[in-house]
Amino acid sequence: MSMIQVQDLTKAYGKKPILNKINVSVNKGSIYGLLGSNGAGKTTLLKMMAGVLKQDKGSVLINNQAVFENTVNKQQIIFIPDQPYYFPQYTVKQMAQFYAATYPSWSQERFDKLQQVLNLDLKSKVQQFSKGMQRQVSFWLALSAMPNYLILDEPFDGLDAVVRKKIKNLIVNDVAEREMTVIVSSHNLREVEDICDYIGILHNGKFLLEKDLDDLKSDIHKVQVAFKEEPAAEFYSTFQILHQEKRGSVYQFIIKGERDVVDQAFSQEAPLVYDLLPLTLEEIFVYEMEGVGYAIENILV
Ligand SMILES: Nc1ncnc2c1ncn2[C@@H]1O[C@H](COP(=O)(O)OP(=O)(O)OP(=O)(O)O)[C@@H](O)[C@H]1O
Repeated sequence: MSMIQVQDLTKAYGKKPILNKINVSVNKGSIYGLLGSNGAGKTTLLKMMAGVLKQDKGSVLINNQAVFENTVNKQQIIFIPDQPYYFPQYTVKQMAQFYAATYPSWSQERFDKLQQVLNLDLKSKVQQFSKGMQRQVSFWLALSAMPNYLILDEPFDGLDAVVRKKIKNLIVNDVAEREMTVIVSSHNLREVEDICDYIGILHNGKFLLEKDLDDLKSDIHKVQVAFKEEPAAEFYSTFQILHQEKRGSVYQFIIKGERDVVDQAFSQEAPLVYDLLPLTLEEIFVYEMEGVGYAIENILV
């Protein structure tokens, strides 16, 4: 079931078009990774999904209701912007009281438990924390509010590896245990590939590519093969070859198709060498994009 539905969403700042008829659906209890290079419009899209920025055209529905200025919906959504905001002079505890008053689903028990995980001082003023600690506080508050929807703009920037892992685990647990729905933006595939179920790449105001990662991983293979005799031309029409190289007598193919079909087709050619290897997600994206004629190196480095 799709819980967040974005239809024909269009936005310009002044005369500068940013998003052009964007469509996205995010299923309940899934994690959607929104990728794009700097300035692609990720923040703009997330703000409209969170209902804090109004679109020019099109719609954003959460639970079948328009999200902009919808207070009932907003109590179920938490948006963590790329620079979290805290009231000046507020301690963590005071911020928590503010969240508790704002979100009916707030869980004090969760808040207390997370203190043990994150180990930050309740009585410190949040604005005096380091950038990474402030980010941790934003997760602490957000996850204690038990939102149904969590919208995260470049959330892992400035977090060290240990904290990053902790936070990712907490998010994935909430998704598994209470079907929280998450949208997370990043300019780097590697940063989010371990938690996302879906990935969408935003470029020039449109989605270049939108993929279910499970399908992707199971459907693309790297094959290294040496033939005794070159196969007939028909052989290559059995599946889709995204890329091929030849070194000496060894071919390397990147092939799209079911593994069984690929294995069977090659075994009929009685190859001298045959290896079918998994691809990294990064490789999959590079080959997929090659297929549609775009370069996306900047979000893969
Ligand atoms: N308030 C604004 N007024 C005018 N232009 C804006 C405004 N906010 C963003 N833009 C422009 O819209 C484009 C998209 O910006 P946005 O912040 O959505 O991109 P992004 O994908 O989040 O980028 P980054 O990865 O750098 O954060 C940029 O060209 C930016 O200059």
